[in-house]
Amino acid sequence: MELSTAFQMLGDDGFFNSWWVQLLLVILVTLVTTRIYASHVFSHWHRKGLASCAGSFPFGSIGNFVLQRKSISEVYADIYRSGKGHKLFGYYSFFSPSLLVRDPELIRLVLVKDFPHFMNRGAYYNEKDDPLSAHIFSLDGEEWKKIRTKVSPFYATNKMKFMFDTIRSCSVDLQRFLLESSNSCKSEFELKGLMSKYSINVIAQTAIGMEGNNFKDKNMLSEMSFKVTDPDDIVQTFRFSLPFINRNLAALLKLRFTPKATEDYYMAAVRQIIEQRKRENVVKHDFMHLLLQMKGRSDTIDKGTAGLSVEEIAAQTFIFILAGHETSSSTIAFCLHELALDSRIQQRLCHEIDASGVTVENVTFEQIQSMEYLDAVFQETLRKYPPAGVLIRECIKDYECPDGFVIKKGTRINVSNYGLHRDPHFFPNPDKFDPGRFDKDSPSHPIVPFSYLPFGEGPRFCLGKRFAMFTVKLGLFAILSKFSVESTGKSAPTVTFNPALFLNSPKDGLHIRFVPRTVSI
Ligand code: HEM
Repeated sequence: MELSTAFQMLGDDGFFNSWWVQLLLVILVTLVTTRIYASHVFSHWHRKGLASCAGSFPFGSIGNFVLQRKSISEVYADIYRSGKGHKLFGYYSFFSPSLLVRDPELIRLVLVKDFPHFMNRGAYYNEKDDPLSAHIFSLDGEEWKKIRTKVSPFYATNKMKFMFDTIRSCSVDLQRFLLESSNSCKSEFELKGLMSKYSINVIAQTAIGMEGNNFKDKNMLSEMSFKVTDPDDIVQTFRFSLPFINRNLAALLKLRFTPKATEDYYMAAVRQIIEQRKRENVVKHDFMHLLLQMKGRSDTIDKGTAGLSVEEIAAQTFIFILAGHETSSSTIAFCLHELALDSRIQQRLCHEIDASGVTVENVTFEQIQSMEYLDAVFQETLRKYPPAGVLIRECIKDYECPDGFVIKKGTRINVSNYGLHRDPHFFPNPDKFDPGRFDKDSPSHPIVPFSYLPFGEGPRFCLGKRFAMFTVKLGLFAILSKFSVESTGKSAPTVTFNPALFLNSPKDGLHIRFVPRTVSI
């Protein structure tokens, strides 16, 4: 019997008319088309002659992050490791062919020398419906330039000296809280939670002049910040991360970065602060004041002129809180965890603090800056645990690499600073916490330029670098001048990052015991 006759017979019996056969056919056709499309997309770099890691439907090469099996830093470090031997390595972010720059010299070109080709982060933001998403970290092109130029003076040395007093007074509060706790026999703490309270104190005062977290009560700003990054809220985790991972998909889904309730709370708080400062002619030396001065004390939305709109002020102070709070608190937590594991390093640091001959109440900007071992410990903490473990850029005009390969406009570019920091080629014995790597006089090994990037590099490097440095160093000074730290045995020596968070944070917390020290100062 001929095939056509067989089909005809089946058709006559109503075989193709039955709903389940039609459904089966639709599924079959969809599967085959998807497979053909996926194998076309995921062979993009092979067709371009570039080595790449495999992509699979539907998450490309970053499935372990999307499925919350690994943190984003670890996923990019895995891609970095699979690209060993290649300067530029392809991967897939969902269906988008993207690139990881592995070679320090090429990283320099991308981040610094040829920055105009890679000025954007290519993140999704929606100024109109989600105003708090339009912050400096995500803004592109001229919008970014305008804000960066305006807010940069706030981070200048003369401003930092003023900020120093505010940060120091928060570190005095932290020390007082620990002393009081110790007097009432409470010596064990979960570090990330405790340090979040300290860092939110610092940020709340310096960003918007809000005072008064006594380390015991809930802090509204901290709650608000937590809601944006809540690791137990899978939907919010996705909303927070996707805009940085795949702009097109985030735009298609019209994702909100900020939960609506958080936006309403924060916008109302900012309006209230602005009105109160105008009404009572309040002058505070905080970030809000600087932005208000730019605004020219007008309520009009004056885009394109010298001023900033209320929404812009809210967005820029909001990222100050988000970017500053999580990163600094994790850094102190990671550092104390390492110090508790290595008494030799801890003793040397305590010795340097004691030798300064001053208490935290009167330590000066210059004294903190001159403490070399404190600096080495700070740098090594950021080497082993960079809070932001992947740098993000977008190619905005075609770029020819030194070897002739052309990166096309619109391609997403990443640098895995976490991968570099844990690469034994650049940092021998990378899992060892060794501040000697950053010893000013005789480092244990040379640091290859652009292999160490905890704050990024180039015109888009971290604006809060020095601010973070003083927050962390003063926090450590306040603690270690009165306490030594011991492991409680509750936390494993090897830290696991929380896979639900975009920034590196310890998964199950880090538990530490604070033991009072007898010092003569
Ligand atoms: C230990 C603490 C911190 C670390 C490790 C850190 C790290 C980073 C990194 C890696 C970037 C991306 C840089 C790049 O792409 O080249 C960044 C950007 C940024 N950081 Fe930080 N940061 C920290 C603290 C802070 C603080 C305290 C603030 C604010 C007070 C802050 C504000 C910002 C801003 C505004 C940007 C975006 C800059 C731009 O796109 O122009 N950061 N940070």
